Amino acid sequence: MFSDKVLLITGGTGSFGKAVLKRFLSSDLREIRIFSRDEKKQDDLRKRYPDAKLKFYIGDVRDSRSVRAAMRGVDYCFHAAALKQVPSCEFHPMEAVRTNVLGTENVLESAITSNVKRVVCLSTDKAVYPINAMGISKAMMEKVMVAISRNLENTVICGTRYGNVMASRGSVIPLFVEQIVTGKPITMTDPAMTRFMMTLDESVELVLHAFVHGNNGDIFVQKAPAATVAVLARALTSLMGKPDHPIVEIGTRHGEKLYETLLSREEMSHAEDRGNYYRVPADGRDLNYTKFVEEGERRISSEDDYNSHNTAQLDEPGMRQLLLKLDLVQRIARGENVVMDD
Ligand SMILES: O=c1ccn([C@@H]2O[C@H](COP(=O)(O)OP(=O)(O)O[C@H]3O[C@H](CO)[C@@H](O)[C@H](O)[C@H]3O)[C@@H](O)[C@H]2O)c(=O)[nH]1
Repeated sequence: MFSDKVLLITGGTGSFGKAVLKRFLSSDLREIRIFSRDEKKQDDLRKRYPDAKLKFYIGDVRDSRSVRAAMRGVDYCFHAAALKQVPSCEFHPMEAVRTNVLGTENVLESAITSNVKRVVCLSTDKAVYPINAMGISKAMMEKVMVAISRNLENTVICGTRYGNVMASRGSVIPLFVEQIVTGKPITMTDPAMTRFMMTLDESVELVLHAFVHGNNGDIFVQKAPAATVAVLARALTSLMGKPDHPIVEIGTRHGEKLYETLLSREEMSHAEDRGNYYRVPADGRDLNYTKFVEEGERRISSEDDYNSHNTAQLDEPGMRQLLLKLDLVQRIARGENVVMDD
């Protein structure tokens, strides 16, 4: 698939980068470059995967020099570097702008200059109808991606959006598991709140789908089921043999939405249904006001957005089945002692 090419993963020491590594270290890629700020995490990865194919670059997407150095000779790039924490971006919005918006501009400009063939940018459902700084910065990242991708000859730049990655570091599943294991009450924000449920492997699949099928400016999303926090909590307590574990309701946190949206109504009106995925092509109209009016979109008023309230809803057995796909939950089911920050 990659025939002797060089792949760069920005933010490559995160969980997405690690999942790509696990999967493609033995592929026909000639080199996999991991670009990140984190020396310690790079060192851990180097020890864990002592493979000459793996190359490490210390740098920050905010610093175009470091990006340029890592981009030289690259064929493909997965751009995963980002500030992703909703609360911290809320308090430091300009940091989100510097990494998520300006950093993306650096990565893309550098990829174009270096004649990189394909770039896939990773975004999030929080970028659609955004209400928090993290989502707003990711929405701007997408706009930068679409604008830069116009009229390119040698480089294809496209994007993916995904929802919550189940059991990712700091997310609700490891938190609830820890609360159950340590006998503390489960802290539930709002039992009716829904989130799309995706596994890490599915997020890698989505990026690969975009990598293979993307045209300039396309955004891909995966169709995914969703669950309420109440269903998630019940599925976990029953899987862990603690169906009566206490739950306290703590209320919605900073910048949090009742449900997430993967595609806006406007995007749904021209999205291409590809079975498991939707593809949203970039708006090909040029910046000509008359044309914008003459060729206006008519389907928008009849479409619904695609969100975690109107997608397929998991019931408790369905949620349990999905949870059992997770390494963390499988280890619990085997009666192993789970270490939370794995
Ligand atoms: O103590 C808690 C923590 C979370 N939740 C709920 O669980 C769901 C998922 O929460 P979480 O796993 O924290 O995910 P999100 O808040 O949706 O977003 C997280 O996941 C995103 C991507 O996966 C990151 O970008 C964000 O920074 C991070 O906050 C939400 O409905 C929360 O309200 C609770 O009920 N109790």
